[in-house]
Amino acid sequence: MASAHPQATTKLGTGLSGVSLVKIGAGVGGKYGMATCARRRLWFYFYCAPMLRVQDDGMAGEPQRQRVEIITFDVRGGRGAATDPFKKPVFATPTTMGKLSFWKPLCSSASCLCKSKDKAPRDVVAGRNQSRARKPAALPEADEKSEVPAPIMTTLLLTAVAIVKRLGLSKVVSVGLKSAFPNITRPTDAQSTFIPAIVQGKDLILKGHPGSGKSFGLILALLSKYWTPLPQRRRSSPASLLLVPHRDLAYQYMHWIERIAATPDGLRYSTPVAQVIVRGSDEPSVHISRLRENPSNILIGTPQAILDVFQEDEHAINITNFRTIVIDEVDSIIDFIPADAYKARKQQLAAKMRRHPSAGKLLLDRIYTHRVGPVKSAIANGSPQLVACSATLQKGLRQQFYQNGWFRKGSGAIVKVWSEASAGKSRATETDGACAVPGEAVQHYALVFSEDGSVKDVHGVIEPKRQSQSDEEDAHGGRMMETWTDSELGVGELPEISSEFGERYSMTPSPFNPIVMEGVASIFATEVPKMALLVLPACAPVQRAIYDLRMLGVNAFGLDLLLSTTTDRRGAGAGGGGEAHGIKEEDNPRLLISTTATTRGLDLPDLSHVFVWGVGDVKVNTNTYVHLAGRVGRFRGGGKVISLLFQGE
Ligand SMILES: Nc1ncnc2c1ncn2[C@@H]1O[C@H](COP(=O)(O)OP(=O)(O)OP(=O)(O)O)[C@@H](O)[C@H]1O
Repeated sequence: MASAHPQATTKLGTGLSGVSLVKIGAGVGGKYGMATCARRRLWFYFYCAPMLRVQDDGMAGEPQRQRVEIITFDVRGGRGAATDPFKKPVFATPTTMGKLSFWKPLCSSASCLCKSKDKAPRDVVAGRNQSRARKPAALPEADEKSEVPAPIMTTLLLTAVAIVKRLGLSKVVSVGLKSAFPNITRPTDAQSTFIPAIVQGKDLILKGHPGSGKSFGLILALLSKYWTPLPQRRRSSPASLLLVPHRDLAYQYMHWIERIAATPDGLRYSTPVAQVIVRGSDEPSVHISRLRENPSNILIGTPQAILDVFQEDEHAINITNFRTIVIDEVDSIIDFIPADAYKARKQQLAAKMRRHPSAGKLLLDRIYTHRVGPVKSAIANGSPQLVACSATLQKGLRQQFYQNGWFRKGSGAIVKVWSEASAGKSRATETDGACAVPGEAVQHYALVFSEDGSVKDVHGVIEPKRQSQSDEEDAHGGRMMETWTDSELGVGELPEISSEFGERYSMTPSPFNPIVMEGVASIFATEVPKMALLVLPACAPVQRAIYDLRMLGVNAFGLDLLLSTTTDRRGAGAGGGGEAHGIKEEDNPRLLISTTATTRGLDLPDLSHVFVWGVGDVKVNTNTYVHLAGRVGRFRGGGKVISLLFQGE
């Protein structure tokens, strides 16, 4: 059968007494396709998915056999089409699907259904009064914009494999998860507690070790609650808001969502799954027009960027439509008074917070006016569910949530999930049904560089391999003596530094200590297999650091997921191996440069080393260190965290 549909690529079988089977494309977790019965002029749209064993924990196991769901069928010609889905799925292997015996009963049932519903003219169903030679109507032409032949393809996605009882994940999310992240087969112990709580609409405080799957679980829960690929009634405003501290984390979430809710090529959901609102991407007016034209299910943004939108147009986002508010890395979004601070310090901080409330606080006060204000009870209970999450959720911050009236009142109103198991260990065992997070231990070093070029690990925990490197350094007066010339480096050829900057930097002294820079360069050269991260203090000039490191021969880049996801969206991230969030995999190891303000929560699976520069700075406190160090030792294994200090700091 010659197909008019652009996606109809492979003909699987034909001539089975008029039944032609045309594969259309790969969908979420399986294949969807179309079969036509020329004689009866029937079109079947089916979804064909591997059967996934549903485990006790509700996650999908390994595929067993194939399940075919006839989603819908049409009778073509005459006065239009009759459509009615079969109630039960049928099971088949690809071989049986190619046999007439499989299609025959379906054709008969389809004809009966049409007759009983009397939706199609008799002659069309039976084909008696029609010319037998008449061919089935051509497949619908794809409209250039939607590329969706009717809402059928989206229906196909919805009816994919059934899994997931206990976690409360929706079918489509389970299937999307299995397809996009095949390595993720079980929830962690924390996920198996907090995902159901979110799905059930409870307020939640979530604290867990970096890399223990909090963010990933949050997105599964939000998608399960608010995303359906079926055409929906047009939303007036997004149903959920996910607040993040910086734009790269917003893009990381978006990247995960795009992978889980991936549409087959050319399809587009009638309602966008998510929209990102961060500063530095588009103007507020652009965000507003997107919100007006076709609001997404999930809004992801930084508090300041969302406030910018409100400032431009107060009605751009209808906050009464929000059903769930999630705040990731909450302690960097909401200011709080540490519970153990001295009284005078507490008063000082309280005064500061009154004078300059954080964007996060202003936004939450606006959303939770009902809980905050004098009118409580019924309205308050109707206000959106609130989920606060961080690896370092301190007592003072939790108190702040209660004091500000953002959380629901009443005992047992808040679910608290504490997962203190490190990414390298899990309290859960395999038999718990929860995932034991594999991982080697993370090694921590604090290297002190001196004016004379010597370097010491303050704990004296230097590995034998690194010891020999130190020996080599000593032989050269304590420093790697290798030097590079500008022409060998070809700084101008590297993408991120414009010649204007290059020229300027070459004329001005660097704010970075050259001895420490060289130390980073030599450790990077000898130890890093794929990717390392250098975290600078919040206000440090990243571009200058990139320039300095490139002058030392390091393949250095700014960590910018916005840039990498927009230029290359083929990233694999967790479970997919290889690339993460569109950061291209390449043979040459790379050193990503970020600041303490833009590093929290990021998941970079290829990362083996984190260099932290600025631990001497008071701003890198214990909590910040936990977050920075937490970029390694996640699900993917161990890693090294190397704090860089200069003597006297
Ligand atoms: N159940 C699971 N099984 C295997 N891998 C998982 C599972 N859940 C999440 N992951 C993977 O673990 C990695 C870390 O997840 P995530 O970023 O959600 O951790 P986190 O706890 O939010 O970390 P942080 O505190 O740094 O934000 C990701 O690559 C994610 O895909």
